[in-house]
Amino acid sequence: MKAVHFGAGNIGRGFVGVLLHEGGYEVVFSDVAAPLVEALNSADSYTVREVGEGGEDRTITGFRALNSAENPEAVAQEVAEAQVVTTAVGPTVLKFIAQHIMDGLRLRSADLQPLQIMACENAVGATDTLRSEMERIAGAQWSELRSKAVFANTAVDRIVPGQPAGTGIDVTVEPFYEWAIESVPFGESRPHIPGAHFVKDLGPYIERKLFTVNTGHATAAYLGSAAGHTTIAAALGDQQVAAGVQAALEETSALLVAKHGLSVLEMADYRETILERFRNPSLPDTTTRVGRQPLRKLSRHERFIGPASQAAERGLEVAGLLTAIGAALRFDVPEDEESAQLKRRLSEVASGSLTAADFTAQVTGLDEEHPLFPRVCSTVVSSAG
Ligand SMILES: NC(=O)c1ccc[n+]([C@@H]2O[C@H](COP(=O)([O-])OP(=O)(O)OC[C@H]3O[C@@H](n4cnc5c(N)ncnc54)[C@H](O)[C@@H]3O)[C@@H](O)[C@H]2O)c1
Ligand SMILES: O=P(O)(O)OC[C@@H](O)[C@@H](O)[C@H](O)[C@H](O)CO
Repeated sequence: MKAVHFGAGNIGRGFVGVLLHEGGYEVVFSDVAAPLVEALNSADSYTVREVGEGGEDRTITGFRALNSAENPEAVAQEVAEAQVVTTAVGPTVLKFIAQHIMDGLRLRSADLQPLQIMACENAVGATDTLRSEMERIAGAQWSELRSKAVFANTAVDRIVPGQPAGTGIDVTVEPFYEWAIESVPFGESRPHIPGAHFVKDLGPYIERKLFTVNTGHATAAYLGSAAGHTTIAAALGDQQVAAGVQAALEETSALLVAKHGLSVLEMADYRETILERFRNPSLPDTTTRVGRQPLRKLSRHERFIGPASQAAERGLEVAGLLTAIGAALRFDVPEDEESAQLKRRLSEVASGSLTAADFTAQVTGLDEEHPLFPRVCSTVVSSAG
């Protein structure tokens, strides 16, 4: 069995690749970083080092790598013959991956079982986004190609920090992991991934994950960074930051309880487990990594505006989330392109060349009529001033 995995970065090598390997797949990594592709091809194995309580070292073998920028034809050929395709490249990169998968489907024999495609990104409906991009590229050809693939959304959870320079292709990760996959699209022929669990309705899983793990993580990163902390563990050690994270998460939990019928107690346990994971002193995770791409994180269906908008629609509390949004607006990391762009646009608000309302609409995608809009707009005004 063969799986083609796009994105041989932290979560690709440290999680998705591991579970595919343990499921018996040969993993063909596809990436655009030439040194990484070379390093993978010159090694027979790499080590995934789980740090923290209960952690073990795992040795991963049975992989190869291809450079999709230099050798797209070879990537298409691998896709044509594979059973599974996964991605972990970042939601904004999916549109580039779509072309490679389409090229593979064109070469794929109609006699093979449909290719099983799963995007493993932090976003609601990432696989749907990938499929839409593929449909757009295929145009009229889609009707003849669509039967060659099945698409399932997933929710992946494991904290994999940036890896220090000089550690090669080995990856340091936390021991915890969870991979929930929509079951219905596969019928009786699910991919063989014993480490994952298949669920009928992914909605509650992805929202619980994104609006708790990722909302809490990003809140710790933005409040922590504003307080001068460089690591997530240190940020959580700061009582004011911890209180800010707690406040935001109590609000997202209230939404998840109201929307998905999750129990209050279950959510309290889930939050506690997550905070314990964030505090893992052996995990060298930084506020810069966790806060990366603040414009993406402030967009309409993401970890702040997503839950805050739904909470506001239900008349639930959002003050903690607004504080986190304020800190996100002030996230100042010059080497992060989105942070630099955010800073430039906020300075336009300060100088009066952009209105706070236009800024709010453009960055968050909220409608002016939405009940959350005026509150985010005031947060923008205070952050710009
Ligand atoms: N790191 C985590 O803790 C974690 C956990 C769960 C989900 N995720 C999600 O997984 C995705 C990847 O995150 P990451 O932390 O591994 O990032 P990363 O930067 O470590 O890895 C991304 C990889 O994608 C490659 N890439 C970029 N453009 C590409 C292209 N056009 N074709 C092929 N490869 C390309 C990069 O070279 C890089 O190796 C994101 O959506 C992230 O939200 C990350
Ligand atoms: O990957 P991002 O930028 O969407 O979010 C940063 C972190 O919160 C994220 O990578 C977590 O470590 C991960 O989602 C844990 O499962």
